[in-house]
Amino acid sequence: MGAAVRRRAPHGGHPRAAAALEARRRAAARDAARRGLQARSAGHAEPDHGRAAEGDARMKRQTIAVSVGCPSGIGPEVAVHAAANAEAEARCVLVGDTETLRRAARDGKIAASRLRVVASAQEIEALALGEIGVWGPSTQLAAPAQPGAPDRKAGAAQLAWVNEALSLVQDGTAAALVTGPVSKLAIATSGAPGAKGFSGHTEHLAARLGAREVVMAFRAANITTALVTTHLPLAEVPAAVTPDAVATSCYWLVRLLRSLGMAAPRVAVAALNPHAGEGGMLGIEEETSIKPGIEHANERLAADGFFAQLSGPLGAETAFRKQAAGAFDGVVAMYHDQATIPCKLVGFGEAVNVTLGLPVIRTSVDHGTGYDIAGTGKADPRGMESALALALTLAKVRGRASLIAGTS
Ligand SMILES: NC(=O)c1ccc[n+]([C@@H]2O[C@H](COP(=O)([O-])OP(=O)(O)OC[C@H]3O[C@@H](n4cnc5c(N)ncnc54)[C@H](O)[C@@H]3O)[C@@H](O)[C@H]2O)c1
Ligand SMILES: N[C@H](C(=O)O)[C@H](O)COP(=O)(O)O
Repeated sequence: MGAAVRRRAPHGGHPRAAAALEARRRAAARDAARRGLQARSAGHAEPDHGRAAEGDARMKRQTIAVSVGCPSGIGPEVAVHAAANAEAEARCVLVGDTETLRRAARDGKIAASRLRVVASAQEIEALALGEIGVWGPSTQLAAPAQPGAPDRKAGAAQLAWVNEALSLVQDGTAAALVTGPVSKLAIATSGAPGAKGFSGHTEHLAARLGAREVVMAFRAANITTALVTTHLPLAEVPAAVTPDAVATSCYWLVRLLRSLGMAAPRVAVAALNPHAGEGGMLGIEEETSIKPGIEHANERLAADGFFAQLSGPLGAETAFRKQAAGAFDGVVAMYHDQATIPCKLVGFGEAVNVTLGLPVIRTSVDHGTGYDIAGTGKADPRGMESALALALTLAKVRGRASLIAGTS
């Protein structure tokens, strides 16, 4: 196996997720790509222009724009690694500080020749198999970023990279947006236009794209979940769990599951309160919001000709346990940690965050900036690889029929 395409052994300490079908599919595609690269190079996978077969493959590839996240975090290193290991059908263009990405490649023992600075759609199109695009027009840092030592001054650049990568999708250069982990605080306090109050990509992209409905969802090996509320103080959650919000999450989760090949998805809708409210003794939102929300969702799905089985409200512990055992294809969760704890417990590092309802495809890693391990080589790139793989899958589906994206 060529050094440049060899996957790092999983480092100690990080939990290895169970092998999922999707992971096997990705591995098979990667292996095919590697075989091609190996045939061309005994050492580093040097790009090789001019081969007819590669030319064909190049034409069929989808471009994925990747904003790399906080330059002092693990985003740049996992982005470079994942792009180096990307499926043969994906052409990755990293949007971030060029020097930071070069350092990440050096530290990760990825041949410098694989990074190619590109500045136009044509140059992206011309990327050879094995090359990683670096978007030249990306906002650059005034001073090098220190791994593990975030500088709030980089907040404006982090937001700019998200917007620049989004522009590549909006103008049709890229098929999907994948985002690396940002520091919400650094962005929110950066003073950059549009940064004030930044609470996450989900809310930012919804506002920037004027999306009427937006739903945060996660997909791990055997957990797929959509959230009714996102980045909200817990005390504000009950009021935000409205019938409409419940219906919207149910609806978009069904559309995601359908886009992943499930014609009649089985979805559990979690309760908000312990033991699903215990007949009203432990809370009333199950009766006042969640049951009406399920009814609205059923009406909307039926109107669109989509079949799904929605069950609930079910105690959240039961809903997730049964999904992990295969009884459900998805769970609608009422608040952030109700969804992220089970999801990250079974799939941390490999789960993917996907935003539903946007007019563009957007996926993300499930992890944060990992400042404690940035620059040490311990960051696991599998989350970014999974985010790229899901973006690619959804981009292909979207090519056939617009299943997960809404209209602005
Ligand atoms: N998509 C995003 O932009 C995103 C997602 C989650 C958190 N965040 C932000 O990241 C910052 C830090 O958040 P946090 O500390 O709660 O979570 P975190 O995920 O950054 O770190 C939690 C722990 O997991 C480890 N870890 C994270 N990713 C890893 C990887 N790929 N391989 C190995 N170990 C990994 C870290 O080293 C740390 O010990 C916050 O500002 C948060 O808002 C951003
Ligand atoms: N809720 C996400 C998580 O726990 O992984 C994270 O905060 C990122 O959210 P955005 O995709 O909205 O930035």
